[in-house]
Amino acid sequence: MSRKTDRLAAEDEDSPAVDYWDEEDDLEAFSDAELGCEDGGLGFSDSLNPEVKPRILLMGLRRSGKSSIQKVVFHKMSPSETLFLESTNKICREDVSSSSFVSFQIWDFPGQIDFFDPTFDYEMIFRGTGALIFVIDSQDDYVEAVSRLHLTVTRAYKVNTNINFEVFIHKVDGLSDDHKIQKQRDIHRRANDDLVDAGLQSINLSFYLTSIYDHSIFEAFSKVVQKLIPQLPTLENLLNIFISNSCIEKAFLFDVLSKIYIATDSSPVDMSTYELCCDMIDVVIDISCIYGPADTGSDLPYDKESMAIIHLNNTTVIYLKEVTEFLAVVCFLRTESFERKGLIDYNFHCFKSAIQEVFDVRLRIQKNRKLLSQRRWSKLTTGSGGLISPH
Ligand SMILES: Nc1nc2c(ncn2[C@@H]2O[C@H](COP(=O)(O)OP(=O)(O)OP(=O)(O)O)[C@@H](O)[C@H]2O)c(=O)[nH]1
Repeated sequence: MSRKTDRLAAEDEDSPAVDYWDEEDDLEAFSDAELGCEDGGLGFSDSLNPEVKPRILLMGLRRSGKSSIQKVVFHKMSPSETLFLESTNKICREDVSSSSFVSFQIWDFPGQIDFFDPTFDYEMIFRGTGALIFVIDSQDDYVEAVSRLHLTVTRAYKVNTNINFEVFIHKVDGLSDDHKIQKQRDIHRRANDDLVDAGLQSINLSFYLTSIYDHSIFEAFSKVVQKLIPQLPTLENLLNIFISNSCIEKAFLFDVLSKIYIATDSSPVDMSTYELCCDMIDVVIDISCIYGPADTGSDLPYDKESMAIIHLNNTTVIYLKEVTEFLAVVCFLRTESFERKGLIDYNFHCFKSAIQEVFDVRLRIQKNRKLLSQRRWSKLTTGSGGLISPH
């Protein structure tokens, strides 16, 4: 069944190198060979530039599964196709921006790269990083990976104490539940002991058991991305208000294309509930792809009218509704609560307007920061003898 993957691909091709004014200096940190990735331009560390997106680094030893994770989560590649992926030999950067909430860059590092080589400006790499995902192959001997994790984390922390360190104990599909927990405990203990020995116990590592063969990789990525969304508490609050007034048991706000949930209400997340939501999104998108209007002018067969209701055989109803061009709310509720659909729809309407306001505030802030940045830039250039003008 074909799925829409073009949007990200199109972005890669269409988006020209972003013109950041410190780009030239930063580019010098890489050799030409390492800069050979498709979408080319690298934009960094202008804290005033709203177009500079938080950076998520994917690091780990060779063949640990970094590129597979990126392809499965953001390109809808089927897990079995990753068997044919070639080893990455360049740093690959990709922009992911499907809504103003989900907007970041992913940098996939080749496993064999020695980024502590003096020719690499690792300070520049870590300076603009929001999250560093370190992938450890759980089916392999992980002693070397754990020591590499320690080296990476300590170097990165020295440059930027605000990085979220996320450890994916990956390829757990081949392991029994007991074995998974045992490995997680062991890796957790070794990694934290190393940090304590180095006097860096203040560094917080988050661990996730992941596999591309189930939903665990999407769930883990959701949590990584959520930490980079400054509006998260507001979104959670809105979802709490929405569900408590509508007799809904659980609600998720999803990025439809990646199936990353960017927020949920404050009740705990049950993995099977999350899996059902992902399946429902797949059903809606796949059916729309196959039977929807042929040419809607949009890459994603998803619009204002998109909605779906599924009655499960356990008196639960799953209700999906469009929130914005790329976001959907998926709710779980009991059949008897769904009888008040009018009330739910009215509350949903209020929720949607509130989300729009959060968007608008963000856009206003971005616009103001852009203006401020431009003003500072023009002051800087006129102050330095008017060397270059960005206009
Ligand atoms: N069983 C299993 N295999 C996986 C999983 N993720 C990736 N793989 C396999 O691991 C192998 C290596 O994956 P890659 O994504 O190329 O690894 P990489 O870390 O990008 O490798 P380099 O580019 O060499 O650094 C591939 O054969 C994948 O199919 C997983 O969750 N489970």
